[in-house]
Amino acid sequence: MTPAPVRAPDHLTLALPKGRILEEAVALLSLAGLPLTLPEKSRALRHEFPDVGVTILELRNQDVPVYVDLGVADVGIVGKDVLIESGRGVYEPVDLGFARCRLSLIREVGATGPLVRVGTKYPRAARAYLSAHGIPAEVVKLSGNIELAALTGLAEAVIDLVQTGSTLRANNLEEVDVLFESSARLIVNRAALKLRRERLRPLISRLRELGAGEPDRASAGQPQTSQQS
Ligand SMILES: Nc1ncnc2c1ncn2[C@@H]1O[C@H](COP(=O)(O)OP(=O)(O)OP(=O)(O)O)[C@@H](O)[C@H]1O
Ligand SMILES: O=P(O)(O)OC[C@H]1O[C@H](OP(=O)(O)OP(=O)(O)O)[C@H](O)[C@@H]1O
Repeated sequence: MTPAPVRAPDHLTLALPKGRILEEAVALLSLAGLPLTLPEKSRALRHEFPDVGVTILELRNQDVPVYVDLGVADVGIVGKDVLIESGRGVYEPVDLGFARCRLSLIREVGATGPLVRVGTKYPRAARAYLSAHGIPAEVVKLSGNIELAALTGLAEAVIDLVQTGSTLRANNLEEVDVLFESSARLIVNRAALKLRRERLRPLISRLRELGAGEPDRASAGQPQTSQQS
């Protein structure tokens, strides 16, 4: 195995997800004192910014928490939904206030009857929710266009993200319950926080000023349901 490269204590490795979070994350980091840009069309997965002392790793959302938890990246930006689903206990100092949405239980409008199968991209959160409500449904892990499962009879309900509600309206679906609210979070490796504190402390402070501030401690951690709160 190739040994991990030794990085200078003033160098930062950032784990950022491609997709809808990337552009706003880079813009926010630039406002916070790290002048970064990403090439528009490139297959490169690792972007070096020697003048800023930063490396960006471009990842799938679901992989951001593990890169930060295992210390390959010092810092990451990821949705609270993905962070909860990862089960990783990384330090989460800033609610960045964008990519706001909620994870909800969704059914066809007017549907009644027991839940036998529930389709979702979030099996951990789904199992926690169903178990807290004493619902013995099977959780079916899906990868995208989750709402189709409720439309086709694959499942009696789905657990998926809602933002504007337009996907629900376009498919005759309704929100039955909200598991939790989500927004983009800054996450930090705990060892890096000590080793690279000269760079991380000012970054965290500036992002707190720019974003929504510290995460609500009551909603941090495990999935909650609107019925519990
Ligand atoms: N409709 C939405 N409105 C606002 N925020 C959203 C919406 N959908 C998802 N998000 C948030 O943005 C994050 C990234 O979403 P995105 O659509 O880029 O990833 P994805 O396609 O679900 O994931 P991947 O491609 O990595 O499997 C989600 O984890 C969630 O926190
Ligand atoms: O309430 P709305 O504003 O309609 O947003 C909700 C939709 O956005 C996300 O899907 P996305 O577009 O990321 O596609 P995906 O299902 O492939 O993840 C989510 O999975 C919902 O389907």
